[in-house]
Amino acid sequence: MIKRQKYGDEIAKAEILIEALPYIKKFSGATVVIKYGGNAMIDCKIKKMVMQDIVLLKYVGLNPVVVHGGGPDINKMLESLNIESKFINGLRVTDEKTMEVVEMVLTGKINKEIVSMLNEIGGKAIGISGKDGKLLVAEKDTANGDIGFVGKIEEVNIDVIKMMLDKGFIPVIAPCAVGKDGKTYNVNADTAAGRIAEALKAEKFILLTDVEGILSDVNDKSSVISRIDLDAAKELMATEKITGGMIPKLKCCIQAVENGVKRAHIIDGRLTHSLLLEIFTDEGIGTMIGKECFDDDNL
Ligand SMILES: NC(=[NH2+])NCCC[C@H](N)C(=O)O
Repeated sequence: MIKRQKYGDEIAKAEILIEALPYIKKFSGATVVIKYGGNAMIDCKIKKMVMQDIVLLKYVGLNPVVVHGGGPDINKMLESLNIESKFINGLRVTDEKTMEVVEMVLTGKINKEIVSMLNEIGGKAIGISGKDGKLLVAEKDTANGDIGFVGKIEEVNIDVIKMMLDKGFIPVIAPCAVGKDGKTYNVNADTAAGRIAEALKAEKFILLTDVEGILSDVNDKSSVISRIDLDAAKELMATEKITGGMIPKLKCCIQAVENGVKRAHIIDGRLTHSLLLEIFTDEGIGTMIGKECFDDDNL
């Protein structure tokens, strides 16, 4: 007993590790596709922690695959080049010049920054874009009229990712796609991540967002729905409880789970170590979506 008091804090830490043990076992060798974006990409401290989490995942035997968004860098660069940004229904009108800048920033700056950070922490990361190995093949998305080089993903070729995973690397993917016409297309990073997770038949598709998760009461941030099955998620989708930016995110998750991803998770990237908390604790911290849910299927 004396021992327990004296080492209480240390024992609590060990208990955290023990809570993680079943998940480390369960997810050993599993592929986890992480969409990295939002505030977790902007705040320097959080950024570093996300990178640490990813490297830790790798070292404990999971296979993280990172798909990143654009963040504020694209706007900044366009501004500094005096290229005006126009949006239609939240989508950037992407002419050839804009596309060039988008690709430059995504693949040349953001992608390489992430790769460097992961490598610095001790991971082995390789950065590619959806053009490499024809990972993402797109067609012009005309759902909102002709808004230029905005692509709809038509094909996903995961050979290049498999090759990297086989050799122990962490793939880091910029959401640029090659068009069937040979041109470069800008694709939505959430959608790209979801489609890659499907093609990999990933164990998990995790969206790092700037919200707590899916809320059962939009006005109450503490009302996070912890787990939800596919049918209930689809029902929820049709209600006004799902609003704004959450609509495409939940859609993406539903599609991923329908197409073979075991679990999709919407978690708060503003929270430190949210990835580890979601994956290695029983309760998690965000919303988990699965085909069936499951109060007792943790293990
Ligand atoms: N939001 C939740 N209820 N998450 C539960 C996560 C359970 C477990 N750690 C897993 O990753 O499968």
